[in-house]
Amino acid sequence: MKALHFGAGNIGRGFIGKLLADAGIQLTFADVNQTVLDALNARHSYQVHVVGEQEQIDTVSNVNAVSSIGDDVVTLIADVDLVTTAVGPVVLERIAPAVAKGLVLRRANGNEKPLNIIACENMVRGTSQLKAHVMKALSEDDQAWVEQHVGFVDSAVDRIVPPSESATNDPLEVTVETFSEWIVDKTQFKGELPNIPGMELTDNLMAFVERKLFTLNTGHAITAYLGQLAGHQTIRDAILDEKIRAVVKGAMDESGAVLIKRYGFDADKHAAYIQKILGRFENPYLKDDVERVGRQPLRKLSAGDRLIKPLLGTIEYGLPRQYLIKGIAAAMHYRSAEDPQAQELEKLLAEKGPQATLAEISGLDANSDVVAEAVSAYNGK
Ligand SMILES: NC(=O)c1ccc[n+]([C@@H]2O[C@H](COP(=O)([O-])OP(=O)(O)OC[C@H]3O[C@@H](n4cnc5c(N)ncnc54)[C@H](O)[C@@H]3O)[C@@H](O)[C@H]2O)c1
Ligand SMILES: O=P(O)(O)OC[C@@H](O)[C@@H](O)[C@H](O)[C@H](O)CO
Repeated sequence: MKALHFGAGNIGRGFIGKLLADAGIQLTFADVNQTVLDALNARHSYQVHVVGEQEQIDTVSNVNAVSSIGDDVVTLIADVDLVTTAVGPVVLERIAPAVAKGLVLRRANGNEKPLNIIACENMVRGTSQLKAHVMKALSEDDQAWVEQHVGFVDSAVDRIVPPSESATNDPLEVTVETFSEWIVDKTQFKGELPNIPGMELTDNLMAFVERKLFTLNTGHAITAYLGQLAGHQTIRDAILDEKIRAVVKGAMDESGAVLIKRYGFDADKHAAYIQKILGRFENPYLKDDVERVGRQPLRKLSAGDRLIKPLLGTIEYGLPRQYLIKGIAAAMHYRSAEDPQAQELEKLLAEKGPQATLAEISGLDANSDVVAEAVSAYNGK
């Protein structure tokens, strides 16, 4: 079996790529980071530090790399059995043209073997969104061929993987928590279902996607934003701050009440799921900066993401929302000179004020109670 993975970054090397290589799949990474590409092609292996009570160092071997820009990646898409991505939601649209070209070449070569594509991004149905971008770049005739031969498989991916602080400045070394979960929608595959240890198949993906995104990522983001406001550098320091923990736990409980209503989750099991996640945020073996977790605030304040989507659920079901409101207000205070979306947020706030800014980013009604509540919290009232 051959696979191409877009995005040889933290989760790409630390989780998805590792699972594929460990399963004996012939794996090629595609990236735009030439330092990473050169190191992968020089060594064809890298180390994954799995940290926890017992540190474990795993070696991932027999991997190659190509530039995501150029013909190599197109040629590979025409040939491999599986394509995965971990590039970031905003990048999916940028790789779509290469995927489309690869599918056209695959058809022209007469390759009728099934191909499955799985985006492993923190978004709801990321692969379906990638599919839409790819289809836009294809003729109707090629679209029909792709519908018949290519599966676009949505997934939920969970492992906390911060940038590694390699003592040897190894650009490939990656440090990961012990916990990992990769759940994919088995109803969307073409051909036989793959047997990859660590890949869980489900016919109920949305429940798993929303449980993860709107519990872990909701709490993570609020921890980061409140952490920055309180002057904490790391997620661990922030979640150990009792005032922050109270708001984070409250918001996860509020989002959890929506999930329990929507999917019928067992309340006690979900409470335990929340507690386990809070323990993961405390992980003393991981150094995870608030800037990584708070990155791209416009994405995280958008309608379908981890702050606004749970808030919309509280409105839909008439449930409490005070802590989610505090988290949204904290997100609006997020600042980072290195993050273009944080700079855009700051510019919008300066030009339009918090009410119009939040309405524009989130899609909420500017004159709604929730926007008024968030603006009041933003203004510190
Ligand atoms: N790190 C985590 O803890 C974690 C966990 C679960 C899910 N995720 C999700 O995984 C995705 C990647 O996150 P990450 O933390 O690994 O980010 P990252 O920045 O470490 O990795 C992204 C990689 O994509 C590469 N890239 C950028 N543009 C590209 C292109 N056009 N073609 C190919 N590669 C390109 C970058 O060079 C980088 O190596 C995001 O959607 C994120 O939300 C991350
Ligand atoms: O990757 P983002 O920017 O969507 O979110 C930052 C973190 O919350 C995220 O990367 C988590 O570490 C990950 O989702 C854990 O599974």
